[in-house]
Amino acid sequence: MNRASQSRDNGELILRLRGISKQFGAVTALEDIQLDVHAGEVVALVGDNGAGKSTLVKTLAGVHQPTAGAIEYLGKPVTLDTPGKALEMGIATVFQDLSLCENLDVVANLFLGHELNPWRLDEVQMEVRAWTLLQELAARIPSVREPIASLSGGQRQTVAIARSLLLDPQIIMLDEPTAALGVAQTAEVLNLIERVRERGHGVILISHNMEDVRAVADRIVVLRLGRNNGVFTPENTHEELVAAITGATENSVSRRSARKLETQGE
Ligand SMILES: Nc1ncnc2c1ncn2[C@@H]1O[C@H](COP(=O)(O)OP(=O)(O)OP(=O)(O)O)[C@@H](O)[C@H]1O
Repeated sequence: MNRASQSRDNGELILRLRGISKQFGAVTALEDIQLDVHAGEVVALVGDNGAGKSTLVKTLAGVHQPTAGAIEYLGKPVTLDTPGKALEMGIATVFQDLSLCENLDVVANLFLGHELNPWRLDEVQMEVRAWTLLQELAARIPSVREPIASLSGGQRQTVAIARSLLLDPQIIMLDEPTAALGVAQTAEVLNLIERVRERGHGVILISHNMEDVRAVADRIVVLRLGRNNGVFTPENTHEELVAAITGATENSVSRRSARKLETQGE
């Protein structure tokens, strides 16, 4: 068993954001964001274009510094100054570009930058470790000696996710992992996300696809115009989710309170 999985209890609060705001000059990308992520749960982050999802993920990945607010990691306040620090702490991100080397095989991509022995590439040990991990994840990769260039989109996504798992993070953030995938490949990636959850990692899933989100998420956090706009579960209806994303709830709520104020004034 590895380092982090030993210290991971399902349900344990790993990450807590309180009042996170981010300004880019005059633009407010995030305002007063609250977010909790527990071990062994998939939290979907959804919202319309410009809602602030990427900014929030980049803030947690150590790319952006918040303008205000606090980040608690395993109960302690932390500063995520750099991507290296976030990763070292146990927050991994699989960005949409996947950052894989097309001409290298699966094993080489999995271990790129963190070879088991920096002085000598232990090919056999790396191959065994690669196979074991991919089998644990029930990943459908024909051969770990296959170059990335010959893999499907779903298989590439699988390799990118598996690579970040080698560092055994507490949290893994997936940026639109099913975008541009066909039905079967999407199903494969969704299965993989379930395996990752079973291993006790906390997963933050950014997606525009409500079907995918409802299929795997335990909680669905809606952002709208840089603010929290409700936390939902797959039991909520599609209409409720869409209303929160588009702001229809906001309008009906504000209309309702406006009516209330009017009647109180009478
Ligand atoms: N580096 C930046 N400089 C200035 N403004 C930025 C920067 N990054 C993001 N923004 C602004 O912050 C807001 C939130 O953008 P963000 O990319 O986080 O949204 P998103 O929910 O990820 O959208 P999408 O689904 O289109 O990727 C937008 O108004 C965007 O223009």
